[in-house]
Amino acid sequence: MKKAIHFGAGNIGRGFIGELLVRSGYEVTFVDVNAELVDLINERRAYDIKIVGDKPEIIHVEHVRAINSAAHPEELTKAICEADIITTAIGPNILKFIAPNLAAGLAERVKVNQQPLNVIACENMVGGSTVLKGFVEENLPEEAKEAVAHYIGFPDAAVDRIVPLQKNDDPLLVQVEPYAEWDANVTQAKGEPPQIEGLTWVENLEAYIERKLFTVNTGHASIAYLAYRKGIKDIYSAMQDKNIVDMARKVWQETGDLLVRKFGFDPKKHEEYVKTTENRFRNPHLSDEVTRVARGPKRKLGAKDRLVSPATQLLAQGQKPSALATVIGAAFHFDYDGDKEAQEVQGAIQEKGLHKAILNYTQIPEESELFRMVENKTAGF
Ligand SMILES: NC(=O)c1ccc[n+]([C@@H]2O[C@H](COP(=O)([O-])OP(=O)(O)OC[C@H]3O[C@@H](n4cnc5c(N)ncnc54)[C@H](O)[C@@H]3O)[C@@H](O)[C@H]2O)c1
Ligand SMILES: O=P(O)(O)OC[C@@H](O)[C@@H](O)[C@H](O)[C@H](O)CO
Repeated sequence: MKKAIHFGAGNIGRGFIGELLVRSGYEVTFVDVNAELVDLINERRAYDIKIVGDKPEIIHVEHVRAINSAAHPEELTKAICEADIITTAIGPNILKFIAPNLAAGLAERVKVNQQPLNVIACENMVGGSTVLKGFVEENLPEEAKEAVAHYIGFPDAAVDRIVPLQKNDDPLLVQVEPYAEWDANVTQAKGEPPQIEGLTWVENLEAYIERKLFTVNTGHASIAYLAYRKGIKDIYSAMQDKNIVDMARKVWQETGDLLVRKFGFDPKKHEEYVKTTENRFRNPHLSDEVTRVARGPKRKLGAKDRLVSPATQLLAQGQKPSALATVIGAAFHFDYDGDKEAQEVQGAIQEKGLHKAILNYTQIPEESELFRMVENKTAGF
């Protein structure tokens, strides 16, 4: 069997990427720092996925094992030397923490294995694999840099499937929605791009990732931050609130205008894409908590992320992103005490005031019209 390494045996790891890799003939080694999860995967060497929708389906996934990278980095190095593909789904903020082990493994690999290898970060961010590549380069010994640059590709990717927090009796079971899309940038691949069922290699990844991030994730975040303000607990319930849906549609109108203008998408097809997205959020079988979708507001308020990036791009096109400014305002009110980033943002607002917090987290220039819009909307909530 071909060999795959996947960092992060969590929801997307088990519920999406791991299964596609196994289905495509790979043995999958999950790498995680959660010792219990690693032990359970190694004990069972299999797990189930439940697709929840009108036609529920169970998929049994075999040919999996796991490595605890905190306890056994040497096992990870050995696996990297033999791998045919490496993927990640750990969270954008964690990429820098896997880089030292990944760099050590790649430095060893290029000495013993001259086959090309691709490392694909499947995170909700623009240019995730490129960011990981930067962290890996910082950790590589000087003598390995040239060979790693030659043999190891870091194709950026867009990954789309809603996998909520899991509350199942079986700790390995993952409940997922039926929809799934995974695209990666073929121009950044080394060697023959690995053929994986469900993975589409594309040349214009920027269009795919921005379409996904600025529709699915911008809409999701908008709904979650507005719902949190109203005390609504899950996305399905939020979708029963007319005012929230109206605002989400205004946001989609703004990001749709941007995407159609920027990438030349057919407006009718984009409208269909938005409708499909809205229907996915209405899946009554999927219980997705508002606090999961809203998680990490510091990251989500970042200049390159789903709220501020489309807003600044629209402003540069001479548009007024008023709905986006409203949901950015709502995000500044996400004070959930179970979220460290939310607490950090709230602490900054209390300590330094709203003006400085907006400036610090969004990086929107103080003199810009967008800054004034966001400040007014935030204060007005
Ligand atoms: N859940 C979704 O609907 C969804 C959909 C598309 C993309 N994503 C993206 O996928 C990524 C993962 O999200 P998730 O929902 O699966 O999160 P998750 O918390 O379920 O999974 C993350 C996993 O990474 C592990 N991890 C943490 N630090 C690690 C380290 N240093 N080394 C190895 N493993 C480590 C955790 O233990 C956990 O098992 C995020 O970037 C998210 O934005 C999520
Ligand atoms: O994972 P995050 O925190 O970037 O975003 C939360 C959700 O919007 C996200 O996980 C979606 O469920 C997913 O991106 C759908 O493909």
